Amino acid sequence: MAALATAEACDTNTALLGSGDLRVLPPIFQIYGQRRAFSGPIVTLKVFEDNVLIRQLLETRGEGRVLVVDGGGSMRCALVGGNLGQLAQNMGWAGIVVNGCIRDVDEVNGCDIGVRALASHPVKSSKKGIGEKHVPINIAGTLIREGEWLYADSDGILISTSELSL
Ligand SMILES: O=C([O-])CC(=O)C(=O)O
Repeated sequence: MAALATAEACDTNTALLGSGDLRVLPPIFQIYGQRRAFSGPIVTLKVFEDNVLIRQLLETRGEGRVLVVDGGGSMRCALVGGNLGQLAQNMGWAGIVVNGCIRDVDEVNGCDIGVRALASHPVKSSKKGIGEKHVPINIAGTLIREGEWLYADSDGILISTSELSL
């Protein structure tokens, strides 16, 4: 299946860009994982330096969805590592976008999912289970709601209110 190219989508959907129904995440993310291009309906999660709820969601069937985690941009620990990357792959998630850090980069890069994160950090997160699932989140000024669509490739990451056609 051909992936939707984000640059082409921006060229052909200027009205949606203008109305805000199509948004571009600021270019602050590093590219990890086997899939350089991925897309799917969004599942949202808001946490801070605690990844228990990330594991809970990744333990459910992904069905081609993308988990978007607002980790508050923390640079003090990693929210996703090799185990969660493997879990996401096994459960059929298309990808994970983390406004925060990941670790076990070599393992994550071997997983058949797409991953975006701000950076890598060797320290694990806390395990208290605090956070909010399926709530609207704001990543670097971009509002993201559960059920919206995410399109990522080498050029960037798009958030769309509805599914885009190729
Ligand atoms: O368990 C964690 O905190 C994250 C991690 O290292 C992994 O997913 O392997």
